[in-house]
Amino acid sequence: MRSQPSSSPSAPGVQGHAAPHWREGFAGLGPAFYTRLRPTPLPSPTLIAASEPARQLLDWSRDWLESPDALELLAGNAVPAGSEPLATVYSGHQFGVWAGQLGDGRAILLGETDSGFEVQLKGAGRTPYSRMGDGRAVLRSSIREFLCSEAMHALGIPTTRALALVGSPAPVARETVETAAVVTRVAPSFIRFGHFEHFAGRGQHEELRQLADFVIDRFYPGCRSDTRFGGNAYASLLNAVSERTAALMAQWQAVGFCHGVMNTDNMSILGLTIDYGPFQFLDGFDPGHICNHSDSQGRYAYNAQPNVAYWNLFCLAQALMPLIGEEELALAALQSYREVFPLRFEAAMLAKLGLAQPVAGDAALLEALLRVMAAERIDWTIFWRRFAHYRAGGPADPLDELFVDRTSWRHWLSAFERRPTGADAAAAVATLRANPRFVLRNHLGQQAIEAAQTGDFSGVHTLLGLLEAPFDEHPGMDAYADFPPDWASAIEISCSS
Ligand SMILES: Nc1ncnc2c1ncn2[C@@H]1O[C@H](COP(=O)(O)OP(=O)(O)OP(=O)(O)O)[C@@H](O)[C@H]1O
Ligand SMILES: [Mg+2]
Repeated sequence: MRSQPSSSPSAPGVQGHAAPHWREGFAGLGPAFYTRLRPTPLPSPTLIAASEPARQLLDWSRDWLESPDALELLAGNAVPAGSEPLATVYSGHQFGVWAGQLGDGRAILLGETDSGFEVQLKGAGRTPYSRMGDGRAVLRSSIREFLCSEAMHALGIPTTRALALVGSPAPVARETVETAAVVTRVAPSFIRFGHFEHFAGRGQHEELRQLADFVIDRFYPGCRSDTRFGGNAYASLLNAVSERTAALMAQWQAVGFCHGVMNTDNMSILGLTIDYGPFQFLDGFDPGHICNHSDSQGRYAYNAQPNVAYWNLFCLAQALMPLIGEEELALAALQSYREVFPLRFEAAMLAKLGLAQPVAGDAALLEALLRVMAAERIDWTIFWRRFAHYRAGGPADPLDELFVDRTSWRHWLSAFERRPTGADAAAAVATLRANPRFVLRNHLGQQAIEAAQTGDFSGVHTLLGLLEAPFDEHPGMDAYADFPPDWASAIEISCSS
């Protein structure tokens, strides 16, 4: 039954006042997929930051976004007219182990707007899926999620987006008492592998089919006419998700992004980066780097991510088996991951090297570079940015200076210089667009967080400005593109958020 929300602030619109239309979207799947509920009010909210590109995506007016009505909505204190908020149910494998039912324990979906995007409040209070949790998110982790969502988008990496960050003095207990915040997330869909695992795990095959049909019809319509896989649309879906996931992993690896909690409930069915918890951009290049302090076994280490993604896709395949039917079809659909990931990774790395056309020997050349870099834990982002300047016609000295063992490095550079690059002049200049100057390093986030915890949000705003244009030089902002300070390696980011 459709209930009427009890309070309706003047609604956002292109002109500032026209009410947006909320489409049925995910809610049309029916009550087996979610629980309707309102967000828990957040006392004394403040709008800390908003993303202009995300606002444009929704086509909501800027005036409205800065209005008191908007703040009430973004804080979860009022529900907009036409929205019927809900929390979805999903399950998943956490750290390789079946965890059973999870669900949106602290994220509440306001609905899908006319722009085709879902709007979700993360940290908006308890839901039937909160288990032992308080339904809240702390300011610290919310700043990281807000900034990194928009940073990843600007880097050209598929991701859920963040429209706004709202803070509150409300206390939230973690290792210490912190304060609450809500991030307004935006995505075409927040459906995860875990949504499929949920219905498969319970033998609810009708709901499983309904969900798969919804995802195909909305996001992968080509699966209906795909003649590969014996015309099986569900195998085609698995194939399409495998390809998108492979492309995402290639981008993560190339930019040096470690997710930290690649549980199947944190894997988007659209191949988006989702759930910014203990993530980290590599500082010094350590292939086995573990960014999540809670990940004692290194299951989600940097160099493990591509294989973990395949493992997760295998879980998705198992969940889809009642629909796919034949095991060979599922295996054939998954196979594309093994083909697409290496191709996309090589292409991404060639772009970083400023090379348009692969030639024989490139894979070995790349491997040799990564070995030289790993041996000295060379800073990932700084190396690549300096390399981009070198490829755009600059001197090699700034690169040389990064290495103590210059013999190995020089040996590699000579090999690179011997490689034919004649037709790659344009690619060389484009290298500066393939190697960002600014990424959200842990210590940068930490500095902004510590200031924000004293009420100074300027660091958040400065970082947002840089990360929204990470390939630009931003003269005068060198400190944000510099090596991490010594204390950065002591920052411990865990699942606590
Ligand atoms: N403070 C909390 N209160 C209630 N539930 C929580 C809380 N923290 C995490 N959970 C729930 O625990 C499960 C795993 O949490 P995880 O850290 O992967 O997700 P999350 O950061 O809460 O959200 P998302 O994946 O939507 O970004 C999810 O079901 C999540 O909703
Ligand atoms: Mg999660």
